[in-house]
This record gives sequence, C-alpha cells and structure tokens, in this order.
Amino acid sequence: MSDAPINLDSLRQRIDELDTDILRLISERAECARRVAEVKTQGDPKAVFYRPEREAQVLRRIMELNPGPLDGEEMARLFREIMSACLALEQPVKVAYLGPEGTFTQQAALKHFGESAVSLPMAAIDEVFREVEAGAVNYGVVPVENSTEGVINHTLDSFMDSGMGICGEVVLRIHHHLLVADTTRRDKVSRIYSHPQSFAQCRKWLDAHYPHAERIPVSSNAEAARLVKTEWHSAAIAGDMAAKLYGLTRLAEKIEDRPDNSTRFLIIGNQPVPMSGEDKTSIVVAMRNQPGALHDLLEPFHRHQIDMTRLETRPSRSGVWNYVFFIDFKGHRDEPRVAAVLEEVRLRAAELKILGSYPQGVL
Ligand SMILES: O=C(O)C(=O)C[C@]1(C(=O)O)C=C[C@@H](O)C=C1
Repeated sequence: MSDAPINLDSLRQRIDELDTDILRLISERAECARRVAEVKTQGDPKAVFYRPEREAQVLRRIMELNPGPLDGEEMARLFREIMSACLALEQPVKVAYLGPEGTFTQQAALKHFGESAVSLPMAAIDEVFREVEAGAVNYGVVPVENSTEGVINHTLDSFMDSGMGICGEVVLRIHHHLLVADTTRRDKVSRIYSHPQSFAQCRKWLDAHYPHAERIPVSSNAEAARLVKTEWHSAAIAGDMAAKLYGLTRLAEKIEDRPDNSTRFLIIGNQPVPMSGEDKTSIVVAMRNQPGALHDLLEPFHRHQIDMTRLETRPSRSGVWNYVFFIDFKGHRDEPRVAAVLEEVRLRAAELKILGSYPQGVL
C-alpha cells in the first residue's frame, strides 16, 4: 500500500508550521515599517514615505540571497507585495497612470508599486503629469519607449512643459493576445480592435492568420477589449489585465511578432532619490544650433566612460533652439564622475535640465 496519505499529512503539517513562522515574521516586519514611519515623521510634516532607492536595494538583495527552488524574480515579486503592504501601513501611496483601467500602464504601475497602492486612471499623458504636479497624487506612471515601436513622443514633450522629474523606471514584457467574449462566434471573426501600436507589434501574425479581418484602431487596448463584449463577430488584441477586467478569453496567446517585445515606463514625481548602487540619470539638453554641437555634447560622456543607454532628439518647442536631446545614462548625479560630466555639459549647452537620478528597474 502507498504511504502517500501519511506523507501528505506530515508535509501539510510542516507547511502549517512554516506559515505560522512566516506570519509572525511578516507581522514583525510590518511593525518595523510602522516604526520607520514614526521616525520619518518626527519633526517633519512633509515626510516622504516611499523610498525608491531602499525598495530597489531590498529587492536586489532578496534576488541575490534567494536559494531557490523559486525563481529570483518570483521571490522578488512576493517581497514586492510585502513591501507594498508595509508602505500602505505607513501611508497609502496614490499613483496616477495613463488609463483606462486594464492597460499595460496600469500593469506597470502595479508591478512597480504593488497591489496595495491606490492607482487612478487618467485619460492622457499630460493629465498624469498635471495630477502629480498639483499634488493630487504622489506619483505618476507613463510609457516612454517600446522595444519595437520606439519612443513615445508625448511623454518626452510633457517633460519639456512640466517641472516634474523622474524617480524610477519599470520595464514590462508586453504579451498581446487575441481575445474574444463567451458570445463571440470564434470561426466568424471579421473585425479586430486594438491600439495602433499593438497592431504594429502583431502585424505579421495578423497577416498570416487574419488577413481579411478589418483592423479597427482605438484609443487603448482596454477600450478594444470593452468593445468586444458586445459584438459577436469581433476580437481584440490586448493584454492580460484587459482580458481579466472584461472577462475575455484568449483565442490565441502571445501573438506579438517579436518575443522580446517590452515597454519601458517612467515613474514621475518631484522627489530627489538618493543612490541605490545601480542607478540611471535622465537629462534634457538644448544645444546651440552650430556645427559640431552633438559631438561637443557627447564627448564628455565618452571621456568619462559613462554608459549612455538612450539618446533621443526632439524638435524644440521654444523656437530659440532647433533641437533638444533626451539622454539616459548609467550612474547617479551624486557620483563624482557623473557630477563632473553634468558640469561640463552645463557649460557647453544652451540649457540643461536634470530630470532625475533613479534606481535601474529591478523586476
Ligand atoms: O525603509 C524605509 O524607509 C521604509 O519605509 C520601509 C519600506 C519596507 O517595507 O522595506 C517601506 C516603504 C519604503 O518605500 C521602503 C522600504
């Protein structure tokens, strides 16, 4: 006879004991966080509770220490949620994101802040900026670049118009699915809704599988999912959040043409972030319109061996300078090497705006 039932019982008994330990330890951790809040508020009515550099350090440490069998990222996600709950105990964090509900930006906001954050959908990128600037929310989340489609100009332009800075980044693997409702006639799909960027990211797959279906661009993937609910011959291309929100099922999974399709989002706010050990800095520079200007701008980075991760050009909107450059590079503005480069760039540029130094995305 098999001894499986005895083993199962004893294993479950062990799991119960471990859960009791985990429960006690999480409660002790939460109590510590509550005390941290007390320390932060002592004599400081404007205390800042969310500390991006500390969160990045906690998550990186967990990933380094993780012995398995759970994957490092999986373990960090669990700790992400514990920290999110601890922060909510100190003060619930309010985050505005580019909505509507069910978009990849909401998914990015939850990935970064955890499920205990209060997330509020906004209709446009500049509204996210305005909400943060007005103090109606603590932080904002906006998309900035996609690995297949490139930069999101709206976001860069908003930085030119606003006084807001960057206090974090989060990268999300984007998986698109072909979604249908329970009432959809699956063999009769003649119309597909999605955001233009998602259509572009799934073009080859659509050409191969649905060459004759009408492709209707809409304002977001979540809006596409919403429309499908009421039409028996339609499908939507959207992600998991939208599928869950509107109760749709996947007719085909991961239909993006490139398997490494990902989007980078920025956390906007107006809080300077101390060094975390692995940081990035973002700046906007206007150069005088003269020969060799770009070379002059890049030369100090090369000389100080600073690793530039992105360089974008946007037409200037002030009319005085023709172009401005958005530059991301590795390092923190408080590092002497980085401070030296920023000083040199400041002397060469017509204008320099430091958008912020912040921890490199961990999850
Ligand atoms: O270390 C802090 O400053 C805390 O508030 C504690 C804690 C945590 O739970 O580890 C919670 C929120 C902060 O964003 C960072 C870390």
